[in-house]
Amino acid sequence: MAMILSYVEPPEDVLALMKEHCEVQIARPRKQKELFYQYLQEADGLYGAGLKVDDALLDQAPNLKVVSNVSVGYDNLDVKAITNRGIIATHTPEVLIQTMADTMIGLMIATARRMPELDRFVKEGNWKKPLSSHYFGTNIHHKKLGIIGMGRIGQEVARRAAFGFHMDVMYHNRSRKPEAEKETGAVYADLDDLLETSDIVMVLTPLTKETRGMIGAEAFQKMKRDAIFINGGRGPVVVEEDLIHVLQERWIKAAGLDVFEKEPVDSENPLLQMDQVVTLPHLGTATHETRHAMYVDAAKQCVDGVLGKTPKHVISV
Ligand SMILES: NC(=O)C1=CN([C@@H]2O[C@H](COP(=O)(O)OP(=O)(O)OC[C@H]3O[C@@H](n4cnc5c(N)ncnc54)[C@H](OP(=O)(O)O)[C@@H]3O)[C@@H](O)[C@H]2O)C=CC1
Ligand SMILES: O=CC(=O)O
Repeated sequence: MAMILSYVEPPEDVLALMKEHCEVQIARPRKQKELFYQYLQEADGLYGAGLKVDDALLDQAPNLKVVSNVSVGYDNLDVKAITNRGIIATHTPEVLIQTMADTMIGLMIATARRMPELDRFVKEGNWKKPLSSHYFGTNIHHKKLGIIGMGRIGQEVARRAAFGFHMDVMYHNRSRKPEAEKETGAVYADLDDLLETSDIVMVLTPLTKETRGMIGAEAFQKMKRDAIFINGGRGPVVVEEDLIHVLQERWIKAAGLDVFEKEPVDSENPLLQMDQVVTLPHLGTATHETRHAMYVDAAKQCVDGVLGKTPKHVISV
């Protein structure tokens, strides 16, 4: 019987789904290193999220047929190394779009309206009189949102922004999205133009060789002094040191971050000390419903790959 090695703890029903077709073993690559590599020698499928899968790991996995990521982002996978060995890589792009778009809108509003800061203000007993203008936030409705990475999630954010909040949407990709332009009125812009004119700059690109460090001091310098910066893509798309500097120097107004250069973030990271920064623990898709749907989607694809069928969302190089 084929075997799937899971390095995450799937919900019971998802485990049962996989076990209908295969043997499933669960082992953590760090906590149970020896056991993990023992199972890896036999595994036909590898299931989980975030593990670096490269030649070094694949050398230990001679039977592998499929690597199934429980996420849409696959910067943890060396897709070339995987596919060169005739192994299929899969991910879960569809089931999380709506939740992730909700998160981005929530983060944008929380940052612009200073909600976490003012939540602390109330809970710490500081609300003794009507709120002074010192604590006022910034509108997001009717503002200009610049989306860098207008893919599945970016387009869903654009819909919410345009139809829900009357925002003007600008976007930057390497390629244009004529249908999204038509539907939401989004305007294509080169990166500099987007940075210079957006009230809110939102990053939703994958982490690739090209996007790593794409937003650094030079990019921040181009933004408006009252711009709000939101990152929901991946931490290393941004040069975090530069972001810290521009926030300290008040080159931009505020930032909302769901992703960081190092996760979990270090407790001494200066971003955690800044009132104008909203920090989330990479919770973009973290609802019960969506995480469950991701587990199911990835499990089905892992089973398909192991059984020699073509999974729904195969990643190509
Ligand atoms: N915070 C969280 O919890 C989550 C984070 N994510 C992150 O969001 C990312 C996007 O997901 P999704 O929308 O499904 O992905 P898509 O692939 O649908 O969209 C990504 C977009 O980024 C653009 N892009 C890629 N490279 C570049 C580049 N060098 N310069 C400019 N634009 C670029 C692509 O356009 P083009 O190819 O034309 O350039 C594409 O439109 C994921 O890869 C993941 O990293 C996703 C889910 C949850
Ligand atoms: O970060 C989450 C993902 O699905 O990618």
